[in-house]
Amino acid sequence: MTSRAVLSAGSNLGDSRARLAEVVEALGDRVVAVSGVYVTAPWGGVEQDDFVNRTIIADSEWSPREWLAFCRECERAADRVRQVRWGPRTLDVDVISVEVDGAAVRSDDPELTLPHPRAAERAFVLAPWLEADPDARLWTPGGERPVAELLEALPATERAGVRRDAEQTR
Ligand SMILES: Nc1ncnc2c1ncn2[C@@H]1O[C@H](COP(=O)(O)OP(=O)(O)OP(=O)(O)O)[C@@H](O)[C@H]1O
Ligand SMILES: Nc1nc2c(c(=O)[nH]1)N=C(CO)CN2
Repeated sequence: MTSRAVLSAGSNLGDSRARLAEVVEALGDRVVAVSGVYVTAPWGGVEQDDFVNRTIIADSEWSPREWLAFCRECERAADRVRQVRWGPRTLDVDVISVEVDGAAVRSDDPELTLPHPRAAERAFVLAPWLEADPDARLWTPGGERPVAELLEALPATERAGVRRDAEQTR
């Protein structure tokens, strides 16, 4: 069984770039592709500092729940404290999608909804994902759509808030 996950990592508190690099490092040779670093305007209406975001594609034999557990463990290691919804954080790692043996997993479980229900609205997820996989596709309520098309469909202001950082770290 091969399980491929798309993970979105974001941070806007502390040494954000280091926190994102640690997620990539923790995945080790499971990493298939990883975007560069994006500096992104805060999404969700809370006034706060810009985030840095990266999208990571990785393979393992983990179940969807085990991918979520991995994300939680990364957040715990970064001393993430849950405060304001969509507010500042040292590290947020979301499971955007999981494919098991090539088939997209779909779930409406509130503990792990797949694909991530807000991914299609978030340029900070779609832009780095597209860099990591130009052929990426995502299930939406309207069917399976190319990520490139979903990104194009977002308001120009949303897309303008997402900038690829020149400095690339691994
Ligand atoms: N695909 C998913 N990836 C990560 N968490 C998920 C997913 N689907 C459901 N959840 C649940 O969402 C809950 C809240 O997660 P979290 O605190 O990271 O939310 P958030 O990052 O503030 O907001 P958002 O979910 O909009 O990104 C977690 O308890 C988790 O179980
Ligand atoms: N740009 C950006 N905005 C956010 C982010 C994030 O990672 N990037 N994460 C949030 C928490 O869910 C809320 N808002």
